[in-house]
Amino acid sequence: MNDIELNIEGNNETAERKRNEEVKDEWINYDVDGDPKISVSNLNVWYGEERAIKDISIDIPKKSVTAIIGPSGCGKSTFLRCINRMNDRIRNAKIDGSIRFDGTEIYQNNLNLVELRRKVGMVFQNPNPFPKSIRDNVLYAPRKHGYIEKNFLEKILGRTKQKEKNILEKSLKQAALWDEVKNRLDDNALGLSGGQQQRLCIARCLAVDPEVILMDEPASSLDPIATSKIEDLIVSLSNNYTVIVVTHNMQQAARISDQTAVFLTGGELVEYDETTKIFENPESKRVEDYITGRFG
Ligand SMILES: Nc1ncnc2c1ncn2[C@@H]1O[C@H](COP(=O)(O)OP(=O)(O)OP(=O)(O)O)[C@@H](O)[C@H]1O
Repeated sequence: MNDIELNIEGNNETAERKRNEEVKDEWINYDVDGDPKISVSNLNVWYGEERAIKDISIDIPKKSVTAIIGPSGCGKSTFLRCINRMNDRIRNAKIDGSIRFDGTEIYQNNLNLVELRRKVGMVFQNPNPFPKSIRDNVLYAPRKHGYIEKNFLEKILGRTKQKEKNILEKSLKQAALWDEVKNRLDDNALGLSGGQQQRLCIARCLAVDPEVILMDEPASSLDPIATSKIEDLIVSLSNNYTVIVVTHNMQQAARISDQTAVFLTGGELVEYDETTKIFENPESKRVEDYITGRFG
């Protein structure tokens, strides 16, 4: 390649970058219907000197599925963990910017973190039930957080048992697991299949009445049938909850989500729009390349 060609290549790249930057403003303002459940403004995250999230602003609408996609290391999990302040537990993480939950800033000193994490539940890549019975897994958090009264009167009237039964049945039904486990509630959860364990973890999260469910690659360790059940479950949960799912699987994002945010290397949010638009007609060349497998 001679100098002139190099120059043209450089100019094309600059023009492309400029075009992306100009249109990017429009995407970030992608309007959600009504008040957003979560509103992120100018979020930056560093691990030591390394920046993992670069100035991200995004509104997440209520009762829908938002997919976060992008290549490995682009900051998807980091972003998810900011929403329930799980990154606070990472010693060298520094977070700057604002995240509002129903209009309330979650990065304020006096925030009740236990309450935030009850409202914003999380499901991880690998199912992680406790080595306890199915019943005790689902009831663990409601018992711990005082959802089930244990005063003497309640106990002798049998109300404690009834409340536990209601929470157990409701959560397992919502997680599409009840029919498979209703006759073995006292069996150890570790005896369930991987897909059942993941649905149990979802039931455990539902048992404390969350409003938002964060899912970090919830089906990546599962076979196709178990994956399909989790996908159906995610779609049905979005009738009542705001679901945000990180996935590497673009077909999965296309199947289950209402809107998709594409992160690219460097922790940048490159495009955010309705899922059909992202997959059928993305604005950004870089997003198109990523989706068609030419990059990432
Ligand atoms: N606890 C940590 N300490 C230091 N660096 C971290 C930590 N967690 C993540 N990182 C770095 O931050 C960047 C973003 O990581 P993150 O796990 O958020 O990306 P990701 O898009 O979820 O990746 P993957 O798809 O591979 O799970 C990476 O460079 C990663 O190495």
